[in-house]
Amino acid sequence: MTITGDDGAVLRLDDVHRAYGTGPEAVRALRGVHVAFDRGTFTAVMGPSGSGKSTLLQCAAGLDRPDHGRITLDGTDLAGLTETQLTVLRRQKLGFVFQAFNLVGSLTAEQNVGLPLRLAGRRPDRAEVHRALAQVGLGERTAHLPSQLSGGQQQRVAIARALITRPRMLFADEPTGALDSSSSRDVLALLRDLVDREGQSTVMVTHDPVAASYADRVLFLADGRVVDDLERPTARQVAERMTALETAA
Ligand SMILES: Nc1ncnc2c1ncn2[C@@H]1O[C@H](COP(=O)(O)OP(=O)(O)OP(=O)(O)O)[C@@H](O)[C@H]1O
Repeated sequence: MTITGDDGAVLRLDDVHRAYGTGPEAVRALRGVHVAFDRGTFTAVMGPSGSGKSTLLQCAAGLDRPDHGRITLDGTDLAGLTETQLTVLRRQKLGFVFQAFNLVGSLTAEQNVGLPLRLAGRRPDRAEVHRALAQVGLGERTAHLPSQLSGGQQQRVAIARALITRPRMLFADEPTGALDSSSSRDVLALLRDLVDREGQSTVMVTHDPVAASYADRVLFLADGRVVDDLERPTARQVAERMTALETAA
């Protein structure tokens, strides 16, 4: 485990490469990504289909290992960790939110939110779980099953579940991809609020320029590289940049 200096970045990727397959058929999904995610900031990752967004998220979250380069979380070099250590790090330090919510259908909102604590060998503290649900505006819905909640409410339960371990980084992969525009706005406003109020460091992959405009910063990937980095852009600026990248692709 290598400890590097504390420079304000919670997560850092240095010259990260990842290819699928070998030889002339290999697909080079990431080709030298350099990026640092600062503590307490909200970053959106955009790019044309196949540009490497999911691969970047998977590598950054320790779900996949790069072929080359370095990924450090809180100064810990992920390459130095065994699979078991990586699993523990993910459980303790990272939170995940997915497009399809991924809640357990037979468990209530309260039980779903308590799940990461159970996985970590802790008995969930009811007050703590209720606080997490109240934080996402669902204090009244603790006993509901996912099927008794709207899509937006289910995503908010998933966010409460991701935050219960107080992760160093929250990864959101298309968190509004399955929601209507009104529920999407609620979920994005919630993510924004968690960054502003709690200092929750967040990285979100999205195809939606409106969603990206909630972030502090938008990274654009093309052909496995970061090709642009905009601070607090409007949805229109994001859409224009995306159109230019898609036309060039
Ligand atoms: N397991 C895999 N095996 C082979 N090729 C893969 C694999 N996963 C991804 N790829 C390829 O790597 C490249 C980057 O894929 P990735 O899923 O990271 O892109 P993306 O930007 O997330 O795309 P999308 O927006 O369509 O989800 C693509 O060319 C893809 O086909």
